[in-house]
Amino acid sequence: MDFMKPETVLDLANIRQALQRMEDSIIFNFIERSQFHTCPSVYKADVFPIPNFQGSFLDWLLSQHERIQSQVRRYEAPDQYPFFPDSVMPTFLPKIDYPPILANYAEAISINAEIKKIYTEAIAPGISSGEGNQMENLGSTAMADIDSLQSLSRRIHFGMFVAEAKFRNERERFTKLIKERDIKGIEDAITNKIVEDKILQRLLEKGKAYGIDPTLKFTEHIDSKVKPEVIVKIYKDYVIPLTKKVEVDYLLRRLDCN
Ligand SMILES: C=C(O[C@@H]1C=C(C(=O)O)C=C[C@H]1O)C(=O)O
Repeated sequence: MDFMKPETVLDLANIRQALQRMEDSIIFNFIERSQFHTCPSVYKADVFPIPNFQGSFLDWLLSQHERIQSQVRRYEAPDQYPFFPDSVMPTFLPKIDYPPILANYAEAISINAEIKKIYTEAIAPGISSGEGNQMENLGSTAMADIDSLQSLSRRIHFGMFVAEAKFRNERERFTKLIKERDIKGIEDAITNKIVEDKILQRLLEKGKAYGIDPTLKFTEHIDSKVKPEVIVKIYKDYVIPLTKKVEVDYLLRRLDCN
């Protein structure tokens, strides 16, 4: 997505194409995470004596990553939202002047705390290869979690581009719904069941194709690294509802700015 060209970014077909491409990153990140057990010690606070840090091993490693990634402008990109905004550092690279696309309150719409809670409590256990801590894999497990979390965050917060595109396409309709604070009306207006069903069907096929070693495809040893049905359920129960929550939250404030 070329964020220097607002007109292409706000073309709903282009946005949906970008969301479709993100499916691959998310599925492959889940496949990487599926090599490891649940590793609850990664998510529990204060399990390890981390110097000058209160929180979980994952929170520490993720905040350290965001500290480094922010210095190469990751969080200046309009589609990136940090899980630990306080870790964001200034960059030494030249500033990129992205043209304004989203409303100026976009950063306030971030739901990364909710995404991390759902991921650690429901998604990670569902894609893990077994129960328990593999102490030798703590770092690798947390790294796979970070890749999964960052790809999920980008996909879900892309809902703001969807919302902005829909608002501009039907300004009068959404202005009326927003003025009336008709949340159900906004939810219905942004929902496209046909698109959602197509996404879930495609994920099932991608899960079958990506998660299975092709050389085992015609043997009785076929085993999918992450069950395709699990990927579909994660999107159905979490990814799509959270994307729509971002769309609604973004739209509810849209009349605050022109
Ligand atoms: C993202 C969109 O908005 C909604 C959310 C979707 C999703 O999260 O996959 C799909 C369709 C819509 O219900 C869209 O219209 O493409």
